[in-house]
Amino acid sequence: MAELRKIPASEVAFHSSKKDCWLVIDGKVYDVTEFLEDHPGGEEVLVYASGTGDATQSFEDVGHSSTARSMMSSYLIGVLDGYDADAQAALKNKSAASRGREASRANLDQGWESFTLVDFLLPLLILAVAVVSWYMLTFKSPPSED
Ligand code: HEM
Repeated sequence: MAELRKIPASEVAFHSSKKDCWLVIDGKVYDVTEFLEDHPGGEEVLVYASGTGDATQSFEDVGHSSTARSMMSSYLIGVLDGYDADAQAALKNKSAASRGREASRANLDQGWESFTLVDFLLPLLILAVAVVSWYMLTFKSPPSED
């Protein structure tokens, strides 16, 4: 396969309209102008994502199918100049890890919020019933037969 053209971000920035729309996804540059009308998610989102300079996150957030991913190669026109795939992967892993931490912290907070009075009283009630039963059985023995 021929080496892909290296396209500077400044050039990509010129192509973010309905008549001329390029997208950067994972450091690759796609010319989706012809695809705008056919995109199942609508053309507006593509033009908007194009204007942000990097559509990777929005593309991934949608959870595109493998069919969508295999379509991409027909629109590939080059790679983003200066794109560091390793640095981006590290960044992605880092943010995924911190998102995980945030989520578990949120769960913890939510756990405390949903702790109601019943959660306190029920164990106390069970303990009280147990103590009273033990007391009755131990000290209040039934009257003897004789
Ligand atoms: C070359 C790039 C892209 C291609 C080839 C593509 C292709 C597709 C395809 C085939 C679908 C139908 C559902 C599926 O098969 O997953 C779809 C849906 C969609 N896409 Fe894209 N897409 C691209 C980029 C983007 C970007 C950058 C965004 C976000 C800004 C986006 C947003 C959406 C949305 C919102 C849907 C609708 C999802 C739904 O209603 O279930 N797409 N796309």
